[in-house]
Amino acid sequence: MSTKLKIAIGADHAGFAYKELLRDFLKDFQVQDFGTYSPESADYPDFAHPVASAVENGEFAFGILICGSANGIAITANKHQGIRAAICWENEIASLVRQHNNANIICIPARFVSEDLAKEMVMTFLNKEFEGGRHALRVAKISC
Ligand SMILES: O=C(CO)[C@H](O)[C@H](O)[C@H](O)COP(=O)(O)O
Repeated sequence: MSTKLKIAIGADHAGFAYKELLRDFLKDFQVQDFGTYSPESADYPDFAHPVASAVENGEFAFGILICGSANGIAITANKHQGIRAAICWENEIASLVRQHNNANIICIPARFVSEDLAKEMVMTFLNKEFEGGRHALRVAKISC
């Protein structure tokens, strides 16, 4: 049995190329690809819901979702009770969404960040820890 951290990844057509890149980049993790599987036009909820469900039910530790602006996937994923999906466009944001928000899905806007920045943000997201304390009280207030 693998002890590698399990990551669920998904994207629409706008994020397809970045998904392929990131999936291959994350060799030290157990990554499951939830599609899309081609650059043909596709609807982001068809990939954001399965990735969010897979994280919500505990099968995967974290999710990575990618679309053009990251808004469609983030809006969709955040419909799930146990999900805190965060749009990241700078490396420090990727750090803060783990440390302060305990985000469990990183949402990447492929049309607005470089491939290198996407890789850097994913590694930051996966390596930072939630700080708890005052942030835990705030995160607990999110659910309604
Ligand atoms: O859903 C989005 C915006 O909230 C994503 O950015 C999509 O990738 C984008 O809308 C896709 O646009 P396209 O014109 O169909 O390529």
